[in-house]
Amino acid sequence: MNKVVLVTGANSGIGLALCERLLSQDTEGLQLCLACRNMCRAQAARSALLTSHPTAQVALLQLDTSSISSVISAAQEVKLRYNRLDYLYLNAGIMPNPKFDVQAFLKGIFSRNIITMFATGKGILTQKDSVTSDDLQEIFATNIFGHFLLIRELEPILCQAGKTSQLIWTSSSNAHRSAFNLEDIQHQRGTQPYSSSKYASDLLSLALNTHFNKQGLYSSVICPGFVMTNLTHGILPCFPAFLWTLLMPVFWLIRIFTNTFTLTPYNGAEALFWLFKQKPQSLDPQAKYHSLTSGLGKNYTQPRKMDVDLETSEALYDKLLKLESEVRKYLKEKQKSTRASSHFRT
Ligand SMILES: NC(=O)C1=CN([C@@H]2O[C@H](COP(=O)(O)OP(=O)(O)OC[C@H]3O[C@@H](n4cnc5c(N)ncnc54)[C@H](OP(=O)(O)O)[C@@H]3O)[C@@H](O)[C@H]2O)C=CC1
Ligand SMILES: CC(C)=CCC[C@@H](C)[C@H]1CC[C@H]2C3=C(CC[C@]12C)[C@@]1(C)CCC(=O)C[C@@H]1CC3
Repeated sequence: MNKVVLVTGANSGIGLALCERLLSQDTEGLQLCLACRNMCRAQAARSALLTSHPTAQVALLQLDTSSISSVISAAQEVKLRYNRLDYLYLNAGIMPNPKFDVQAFLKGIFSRNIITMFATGKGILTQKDSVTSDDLQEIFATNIFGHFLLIRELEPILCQAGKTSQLIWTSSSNAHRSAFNLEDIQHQRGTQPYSSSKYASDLLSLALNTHFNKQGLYSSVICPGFVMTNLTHGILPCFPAFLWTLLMPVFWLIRIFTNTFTLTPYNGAEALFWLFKQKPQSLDPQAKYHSLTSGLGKNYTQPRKMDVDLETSEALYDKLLKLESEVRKYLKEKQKSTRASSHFRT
């Protein structure tokens, strides 16, 4: 039986690099499913993968993690297509409208915090969030809640007797407890919705382990380091892509001091790939697995304790369950009203 691997946000960056790495190690024994919001970009990614691995099984799935109805129909489709799901990579993520604080950056360069600043981006980035058509904060909906709903919908194939399945979250070193507030889990009020959403994924992973390990479902969190992708190119919009490339020698230099500058999607996917090869029972639920690249360009994975606790993770889990039931109620009402309006039209 081939293992089934589903990757969200698989058409570019770290997600696509992970797919490439998975196929390079095992073309025959895998059924890879690329879950993407844009099917043209998904097709292009599939073609690229099949060019280097012509015999691979690569399927596409339409999934917009920011949309409740899209997540629910994608999950239905997965359950129809597959009777097992061995790995679910929760990788799709956004950081829209980033604002880079040049002054704080320059101050940081001449401070003791320079390494932390380069490793985490702490103190130099804020974002402006928006609201989805489901009335959720967009970054929260995309990075965490859509994924939570997906897991809940896929429970029947993720938790099967006698089998283990793995959930693997692409979190970030930018996840900070200080950006997260249990009273405002969607981060409606602050200026760091990205950091808050990533910290929420760290907490949620811990809670999922508490609730599902007995049923053979394990959750882990990774940090890819700083990788040049569409997401990071958006940070300095005045900088075209080629200028980022020109900065590469500077980044290689910085890498000598902080091995978190993984820079390429291939390197960033190191911990995602490493986890694929691990026994889930051997992993630490309180660790974040970091993709790191040494000054000489060698990739490795290192676990580091997360700043999370069971009590807060449980509290977040309860809030997500509550929001889930509200959202399902809202969806039912929306479907009822669309049915009614189409009835009147006919
Ligand atoms: N690059 C970095 O330095 C770091 C990245 N990360 C995380 O890594 C993950 C991958 O990002 P990265 O590869 O860098 O950036 P990319 O922008 O290249 O990849 C993000 C992927 O997520 C997809 N996506 C975005 N929104 C949605 C949505 N609503 N529904 C479905 N898919 C969606 C994108 O699709 P589309 O092409 O259609 O936009 C894209 O395929 C993210 O979770 C990010 O937060 C974490 C730490 C550092
Ligand atoms: C020389 C020069 C122009 C440096 C600019 C560096 C910054 C733009 C980067 C330094 C550390 C980076 C970083 C991220 C974004 C870009 C930096 C701030 C992230 C916040 C991107 C998203 C994440 O999830 C974590 C990254 C941490 C490091």
